[in-house]
Amino acid sequence: MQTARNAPKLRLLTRSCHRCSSTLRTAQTPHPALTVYSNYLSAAEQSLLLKSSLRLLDSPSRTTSAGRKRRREWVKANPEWDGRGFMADEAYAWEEGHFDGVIKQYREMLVRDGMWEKVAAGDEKAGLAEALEKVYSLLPPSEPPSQPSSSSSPPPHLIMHLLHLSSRGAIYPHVDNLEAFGRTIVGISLGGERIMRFKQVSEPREGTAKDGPSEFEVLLEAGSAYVQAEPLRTHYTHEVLEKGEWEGRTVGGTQRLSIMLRDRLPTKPGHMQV
Ligand SMILES: O=C(O)CCC(=O)C(=O)O
Ligand SMILES: [Fe+2]
Repeated sequence: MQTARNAPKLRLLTRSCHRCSSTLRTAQTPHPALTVYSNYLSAAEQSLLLKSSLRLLDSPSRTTSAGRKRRREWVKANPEWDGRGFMADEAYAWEEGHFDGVIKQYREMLVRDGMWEKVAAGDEKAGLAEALEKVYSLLPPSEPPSQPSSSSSPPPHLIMHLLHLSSRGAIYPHVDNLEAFGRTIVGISLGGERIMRFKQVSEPREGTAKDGPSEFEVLLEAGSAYVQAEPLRTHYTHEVLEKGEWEGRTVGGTQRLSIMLRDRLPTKPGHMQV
């Protein structure tokens, strides 16, 4: 078995992005169908996206009054909290497990048209729109090209989810719903680092295979972005470990928030599915 842990230290390559002016650092990944961009987002972009994502997840329509009370009480009991980043695990009402047992200790939501604009303060709107545009540009554009209905909303051909894992949260091996989503999966990592593991579970059709190991791991650092394409999307499971070992150190066990983007299948509209 070849894993990223056994591979030589990740080498950082430099590559320029077609839609953004900045230069991206691409970490050499163990599989040609997985691209990982280290430091895809600046510290300011990460903090704005994290703050806005938490506001969406904490909005009254997503939370119960008991949950909001719990948060208020935690803030009162922790006056040293600077209002940035995550609160402690106990301040949130976590879902214990997904209906299909694929995920534990999490909060998630589908981000719909117009939602980002509602949570951004006036002076944050332009920065948020710019950071989100950078995120959307990681997926191939729609065919034919379409205009997003507002500056920050996901373009109509993309489905966007937020996924917040508690310190004990984890995602077990799964293949994303093949009937609900297209063939490219993008993940933006905010907050705590985690390890993602891929394992091959079926054989790609002849001619579509890309050489690569049948099992490997990658480190998902804060501010990084990954793009998984075929054959990983269909023929490999992926999982996000609660804790793991990476180059001799323990990684995980802290809260992480991912912004997930998938392309819509042209025939069937997507639905909420992890
Ligand atoms: O959080 C991630 O990066 C992966 C999430 C995932 O696998 C899913 O939502 O299906
Ligand atoms: Fe997934």
